[in-house]
Amino acid sequence: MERTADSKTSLRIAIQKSGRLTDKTIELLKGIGLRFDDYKRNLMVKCRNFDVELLLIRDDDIPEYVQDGVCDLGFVGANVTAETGADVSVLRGLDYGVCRLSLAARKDGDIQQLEDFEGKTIATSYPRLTRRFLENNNIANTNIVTISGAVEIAPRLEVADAICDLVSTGNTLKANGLEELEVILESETQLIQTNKKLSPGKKKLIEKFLIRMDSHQQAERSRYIMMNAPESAVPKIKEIIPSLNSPTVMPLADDHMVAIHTVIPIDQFWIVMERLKEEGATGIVILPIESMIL
Ligand SMILES: Nc1ncnc2c1ncn2[C@@H]1O[C@H](COP(=O)(O)OP(=O)(O)OP(=O)(O)O)[C@@H](O)[C@H]1O
Ligand SMILES: O=P(O)(O)OC[C@H]1O[C@H](OP(=O)(O)OP(=O)(O)O)[C@H](O)[C@@H]1O
Ligand SMILES: [Mg+2]
Repeated sequence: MERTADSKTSLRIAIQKSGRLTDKTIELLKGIGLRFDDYKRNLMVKCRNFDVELLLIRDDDIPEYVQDGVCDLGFVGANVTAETGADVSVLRGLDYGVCRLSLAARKDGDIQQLEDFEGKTIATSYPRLTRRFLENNNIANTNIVTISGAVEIAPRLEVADAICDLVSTGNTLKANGLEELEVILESETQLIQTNKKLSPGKKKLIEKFLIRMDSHQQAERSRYIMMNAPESAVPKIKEIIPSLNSPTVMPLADDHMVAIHTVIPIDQFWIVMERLKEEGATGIVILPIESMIL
């Protein structure tokens, strides 16, 4: 009989037990209103106010658990899913755990470009992605050594000529005298879903979960802005504000002055502020938003 993810009543979500993604994922789940206790001490935690249980495991295991329908959803880096080659669907990309998987070699060493990797030994925790990238670039002869951590030290130990590892700031490479030569994968945390058949009840739960997540993400990327301005400046201000909806304009006791309230994307905050001031806006107040349904 085909295995489905239907047999459980709750939605089961896999998250990293302890690592770089844990705090951000927990923060996100709490941010969408889920309440659960003691996630640090248990491998499985039931949510108190939503039909969800969390499975806390090593990130390497998440894509396969989701693939096999042991979990319905999972929060995991795109790097891990790509390396495992798991058959899952990506529902959302999230803006944490942002990094890249790169080939690197000794600064001023004899590997300076991609062709120089031919015949060399490369240490990595990502053997599948590394091999595939090199083969796609016609580098057929390499010796790939799989190690699970502290990959950057391998060239100094003369275990390898080069490495393929995750890079974010580049500080770890630098500290180990290495230079990034080729990015082979751009990565971020993703919400993945099983491709196993889901019951209508679970589909409904996932829909609800996604609505909450999207509202939360949208709110995090937006700010509520309030200001006073001369009435005559309203048309110009409307042009400046990259508003999600048409702004609310209210008369003030002071003739010819109005209060304007609206929502702006956070990345345009400073540009908008400067231009609003130029148009005579005063008393500008910016507030965070808890959640927003569009
Ligand atoms: N320097 C970094 N900056 C940003 N994100 C990173 C960085 N390093 C890793 N990540 C992302 O965070 C994920 C988890 O990293 P972490 O170091 O906690 O993994 P791990 O040691 O394999 O953990 P586990 O014990 O769960 O197997 C990585 O798979 C990647 O998606
Ligand atoms: O470019 P940087 O900002 O220096 O980040 C890169 C480092 O971060 C990750 O390791 P992590 O610190 O998670 O330790 P780990 O090797 O124990 O997973 C990754 O494996 C690199 O070593
Ligand atoms: Mg891991």
